[in-house]
Amino acid sequence: MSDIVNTGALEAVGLEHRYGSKTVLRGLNFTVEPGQIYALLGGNGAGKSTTLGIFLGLVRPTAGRARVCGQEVAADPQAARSRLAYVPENVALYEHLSARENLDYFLTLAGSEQSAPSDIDAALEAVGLAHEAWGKRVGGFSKGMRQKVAIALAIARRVPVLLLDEPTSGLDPRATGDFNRLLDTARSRGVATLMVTHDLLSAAEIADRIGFLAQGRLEEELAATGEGRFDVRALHQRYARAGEAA
Ligand SMILES: Nc1ncnc2c1ncn2[C@@H]1O[C@H](COP(=O)(O)OP(=O)(O)OP(=O)(O)O)[C@@H](O)[C@H]1O
Repeated sequence: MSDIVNTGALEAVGLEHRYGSKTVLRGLNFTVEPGQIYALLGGNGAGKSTTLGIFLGLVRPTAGRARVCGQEVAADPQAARSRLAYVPENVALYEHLSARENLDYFLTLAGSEQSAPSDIDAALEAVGLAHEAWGKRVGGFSKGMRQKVAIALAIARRVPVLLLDEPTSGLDPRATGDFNRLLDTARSRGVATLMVTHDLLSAAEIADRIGFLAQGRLEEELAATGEGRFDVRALHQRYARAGEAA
């Protein structure tokens, strides 16, 4: 197919976006490779949600291209969406169904072949949801448990790309640590993750690259280095400047 090109799992190429006369993205470029976690940081109104919306095919860019596994999103949003899982800030599940039943239901909706119960259990095991919760209604689940169900769905669908919107907001440090371990599991399976966040500490702990978005452009991109990963103090100073600029 002519729309498919060989690139990273997620690619923004010269993305521009205007809402009416307001320019929000001004030539945004970045790539997320398979097995990489990319954290996109920026102050309020920097254009992070707009960027996610473009990758989800909900916002059509004014110029430039967004690609998911080489598929240009605007050319075929459904084909692009079939390759990714989106985890919003608050995961919506069927409250009266159990974790297992939710997975079964969403897998059927996603058009997966008849999903074997063993695949569902393997996905729940992979994300570390406590066994006693598998058969319980999700109505009483915490935000962290809901995220585990959402990531289990991504694992069971075997999608190569994860898009996360503010995944750790409202999580306590322990749940944030659990969530980061989840992302690490997905990374070790080769999943490419783009996470939009204000949580600098969490990004510094788990991301391979951090991009600072300000005034619609990527002002700076930092790569993790070995064990220390990122200099958190320098990141804080950098982030404060991005906040000022936004
Ligand atoms: N549908 C829309 N119509 C008009 N303007 C919009 C629309 N959606 C977003 N904007 C504006 O575009 C700019 C970027 O918004 P966006 O939600 O992408 O930023 P963000 O980085 O996600 O911000 P936050 O951290 O506050 O969620 C903001 O000034 C916002 O007011």
